[in-house]
Amino acid sequence: MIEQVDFFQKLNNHVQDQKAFVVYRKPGSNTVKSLFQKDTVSHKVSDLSESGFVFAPFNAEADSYLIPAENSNFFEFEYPAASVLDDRSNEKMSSTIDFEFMEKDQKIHENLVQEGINSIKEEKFQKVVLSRSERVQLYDPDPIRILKNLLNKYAQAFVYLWFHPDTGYWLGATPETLLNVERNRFKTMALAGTQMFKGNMDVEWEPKEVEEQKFVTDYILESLQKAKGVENINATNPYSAMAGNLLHICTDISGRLNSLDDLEELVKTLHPTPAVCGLPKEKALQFILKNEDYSREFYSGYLGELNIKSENKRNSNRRNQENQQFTAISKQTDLFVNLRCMKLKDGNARVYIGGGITKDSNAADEWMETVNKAQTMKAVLVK
Ligand SMILES: C=C(O[C@H]1C=CC=C(C(=O)O)[C@@H]1O)C(=O)O
Repeated sequence: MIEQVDFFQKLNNHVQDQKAFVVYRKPGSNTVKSLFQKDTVSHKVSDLSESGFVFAPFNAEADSYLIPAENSNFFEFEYPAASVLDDRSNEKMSSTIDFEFMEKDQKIHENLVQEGINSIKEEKFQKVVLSRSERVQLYDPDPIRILKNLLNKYAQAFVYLWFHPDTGYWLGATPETLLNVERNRFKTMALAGTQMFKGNMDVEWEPKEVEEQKFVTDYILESLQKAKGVENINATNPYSAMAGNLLHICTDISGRLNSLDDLEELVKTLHPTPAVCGLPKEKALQFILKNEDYSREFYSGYLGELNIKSENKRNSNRRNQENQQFTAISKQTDLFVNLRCMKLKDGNARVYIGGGITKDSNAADEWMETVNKAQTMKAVLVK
């Protein structure tokens, strides 16, 4: 642990050197962690057996970047997460949405969504997630200031600032876990459905959204059952999960992974998730690649700790050896889907937003949903 002021001093110096780094805080944690790459080499992931912090794009064919553990300095410091109550200030955000009329963008997005609905009605696939990006002019483009705003505002999200000379600056506050692996246990989640958070977690969900989230859960469970080295799969009941100014329906899924050799296959099974791609995966993916008129790049990709060594102090259970402790060293993987994110470029932020389309979707409502989701990022860009 180091002092917060010392950390930001080190970060400022590292930024001057234009070397890769990442600063992040896991959901609900008070500790901000970071990796500062020591060299200027561009490291790529080959088979997920590497150790470090991974930053992967939506398109699984494109390069995934790595800040390698063995080539980095690790720093961490205490940065207490804002209380859940603070997240309630987001309630006000709905009334402060800037309805500058982006009529052209609205038309393009509604046409895209309508194409998606038509294809679903023609039974080409069941669900597709369609997205767009929006440029926001920054009054102050300092990525460290934006990171601090994200850390203050989003206690329950995975908050990060990533920099790599090849990708530039990316920031985000995502609610979606792709995969957590500790020893031989893994966790993932099925996320779908969106409504504005209005200060109450005990909300009603429309049957359309309950049904959509159930499809997502069933699909993930089915895919996991077919995956190599995966056993003992369990799922919780669905519950409402808060994500900034929004609520989603979430089911936690867990299981046993027999060997870390099967990690790559498990990630391939899960990415891209039905929360960012659709069902069935391959058909929805082809529709997205053909019809979205921009490149998602790292939006709806994944990022996080890959095979990072962690020390667990545990009490020995053996009789007559009370209070004896031993330290177990294991590898930890904690990956998140890159949602509610933005890229900084030339004094602007490009904010990325999307939504799940099913046969019952309405194009105008889907446009409004992306407007609401964009607020998660825009709220940290204002003075
Ligand atoms: C694709 C996004 O959100 C996903 C995650 C949760 C709920 C979603 C929805 O209700 O459509 C989306 O699937 C995004 O924020 O860009």
